[in-house]
Amino acid sequence: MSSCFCDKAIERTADDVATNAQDKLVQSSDPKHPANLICTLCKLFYYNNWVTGTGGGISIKDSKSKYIYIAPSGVQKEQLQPEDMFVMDPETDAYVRTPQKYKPSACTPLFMACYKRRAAGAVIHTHSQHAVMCSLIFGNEFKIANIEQIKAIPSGEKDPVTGKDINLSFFDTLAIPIIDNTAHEEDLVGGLQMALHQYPAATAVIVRRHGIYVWGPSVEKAKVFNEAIDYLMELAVKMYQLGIPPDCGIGDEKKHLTL
Ligand SMILES: CSCCC(=O)C(=O)COP(=O)(O)O
Ligand SMILES: [Zn+2]
Repeated sequence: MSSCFCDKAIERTADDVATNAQDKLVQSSDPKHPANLICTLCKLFYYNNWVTGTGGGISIKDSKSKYIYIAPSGVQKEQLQPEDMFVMDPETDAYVRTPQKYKPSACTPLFMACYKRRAAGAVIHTHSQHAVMCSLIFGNEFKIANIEQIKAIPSGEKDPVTGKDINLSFFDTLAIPIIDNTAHEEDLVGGLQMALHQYPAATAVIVRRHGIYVWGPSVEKAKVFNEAIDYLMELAVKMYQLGIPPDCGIGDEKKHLTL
């Protein structure tokens, strides 16, 4: 009798240790900890109309542990709490933290493709209406040129001396692939992988009638790229409405203006 009581106590303690270890992965007073930052950024994205109605989200790779933080699926992203996060070890593709009441985001295979093929530090997925509009207007590629904001986007080239990324110049053209949507988010992975292969310099892929995936080497850079690209997509739609091709040469806009 007493030994049975004792075994149960040991079992409970082992479970508690495992639960505590999992919970420690999402408990931090540091606002930059991935579990905290996902919550903060999803609120910010919600108020930009990027992740409303449960759509979209963000995943962050912890720069110290290299673990990947993923939000649950089908939840209101602006109401996320750190304890809602899934945590994956990219070495084994196994979850090291799984909140019982949720499934991981359906975007997980797409996030993983960006981590593995692009050494991303964070991946943002939004349902931006600017991305959707561009995907309706343009074919398999979104191009925009000679606009100051493209200087925020990497060119794919590296400085031979410092090894740092070189951004596009004002006189360059930004090209972002557009892939077709699928019935289920996870089925987008084939199209995304093909686009990553065809566009080695791309830091984003637009999904037709759906939204956009944007990644970067750090969460700070992914955030900047997403903001700059969203600005450029919004501008491109306005240019198109006036008859100006977003990739037209400097001075050529007057030839196209339909006003
Ligand atoms: C109405 S959202 C449909 C699913 C989707 O496109 C998306 O981005 C959200 O997926 P999640 O599994 O992270 O909720
Ligand atoms: Zn989506």
